[in-house]
Amino acid sequence: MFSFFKKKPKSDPNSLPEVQLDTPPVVPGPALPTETLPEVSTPAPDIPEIQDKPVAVEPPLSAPKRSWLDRLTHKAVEPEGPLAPPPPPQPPIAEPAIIPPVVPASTTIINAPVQQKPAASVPPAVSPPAFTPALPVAPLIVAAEPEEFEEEIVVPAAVAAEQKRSWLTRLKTGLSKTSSNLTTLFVGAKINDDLYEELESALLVSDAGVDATQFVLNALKKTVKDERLTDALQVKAALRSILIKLLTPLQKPMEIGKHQPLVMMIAGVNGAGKTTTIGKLAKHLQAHKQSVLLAAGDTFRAAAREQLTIWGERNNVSVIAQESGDPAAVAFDAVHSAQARGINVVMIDTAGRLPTQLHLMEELKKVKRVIAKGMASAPHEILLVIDGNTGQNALAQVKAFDDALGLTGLVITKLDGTAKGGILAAIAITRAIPVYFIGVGEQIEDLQPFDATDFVDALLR
Ligand SMILES: Nc1nc2c(ncn2[C@@H]2O[C@H](COP(=O)(O)OP(=O)(O)OP(=O)(O)O)[C@@H](O)[C@H]2O)c(=O)[nH]1
Repeated sequence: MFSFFKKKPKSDPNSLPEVQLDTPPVVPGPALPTETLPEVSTPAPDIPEIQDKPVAVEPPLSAPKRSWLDRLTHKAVEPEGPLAPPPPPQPPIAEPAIIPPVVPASTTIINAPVQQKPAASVPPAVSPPAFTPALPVAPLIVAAEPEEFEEEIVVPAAVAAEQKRSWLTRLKTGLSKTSSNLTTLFVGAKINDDLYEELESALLVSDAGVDATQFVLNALKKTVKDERLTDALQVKAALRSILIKLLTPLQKPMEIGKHQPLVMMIAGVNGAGKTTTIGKLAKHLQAHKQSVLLAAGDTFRAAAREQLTIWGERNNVSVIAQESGDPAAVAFDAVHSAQARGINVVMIDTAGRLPTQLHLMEELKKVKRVIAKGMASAPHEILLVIDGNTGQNALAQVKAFDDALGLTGLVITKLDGTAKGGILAAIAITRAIPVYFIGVGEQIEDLQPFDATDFVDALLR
């Protein structure tokens, strides 16, 4: 079912869009670019607010037991930083040696500085004692040396199976509103025009859209004819195959460890679930031994900043924020701070906006440009978070944000509260941007990577 994860080919034609490898981070960070200088060093409030509570960004050095996902992605290269032995306990004060050179006075670092050395000075990795993670771990591919892909990581089958079962149960429950129309169709049905009409209605109601619906119906009729199917359950099985084939191009793993830091920008309309997704992803990334820094790029709403801060506290990660500052400056600060501190992943939240608010879309483009001034190859991932309830309007969002920013991936949230899960089929046929994650609830473990087969099986159970 997840066989494509099993061996990452050395040159995979289906791999994510190739991105330029990073140049080594410069420490201390380079001078701010001319364009951003005024924004970054704008009227500095009094003193950068650095809460001095000692917080270790990393989860305990004992790495989680290899999850089923690690097994699928083969041996993960242990990132140097996170596996370093723990630094000696630090006094509970901010580390001026690390933070001040890269954080302008107008920037706030929420949470304590990361107790972590830059990767270059980290001693060789040690084998951590194993423990069973409380959460299933997202299948993020960790970049590795080619020869290391040959090794197979053995995961305790019981742990892997239990995690998988737990997710499938949540997925089925979450998608129940979407699946209810489809599942009843085939019970005692005859293969005739009525069945096709009911299927057409069910697909349209699920917001699969006219094109995807037509595609599925045509393919199904052809299969029924070519294979001379006579039983409704055979037709259901044929529908399953067609849907899996349609959705599989959306299934791509997110790759981590290739860039230092990996810079992710997260965009979307208001209330789509951006901040929640960032919080959940931070947890998943930590489970993959990635250190994380969050940037509160929603500088319009204080509540958004606070929400991100709460997620930061929950996950013990630092949050870079400014009070009513420029989102581009916050993003720039975050990238340089991560470079200087050897953080593995930076996630930049942005304020919600409609694609029709052209000045706000321009602002988003500026954020992207300024990030690239801080790190030439960044942002490496530009994710659009979509509320699954949005239905067909999600297509307009995908097109508009993709045209403006060049999206690298999607996250579709709230599939638990909607009968419109067919939107994935519409996306697949209109603009097949990888769906990295789907959300079927508000718990951290309710956000998991998209798997076409699991998704279709949850729809057609
Ligand atoms: N049921 C359900 N709720 C979700 C899911 N993901 C997020 N939410 C909820 O959606 C609401 C909005 O989420 P936020 O993360 O604040 O959305 P946002 O895009 O950051 O919002 P703005 O900052 O206003 O643009 C919150 O109440 C979340 O708990 C999901 O997968 N399922």
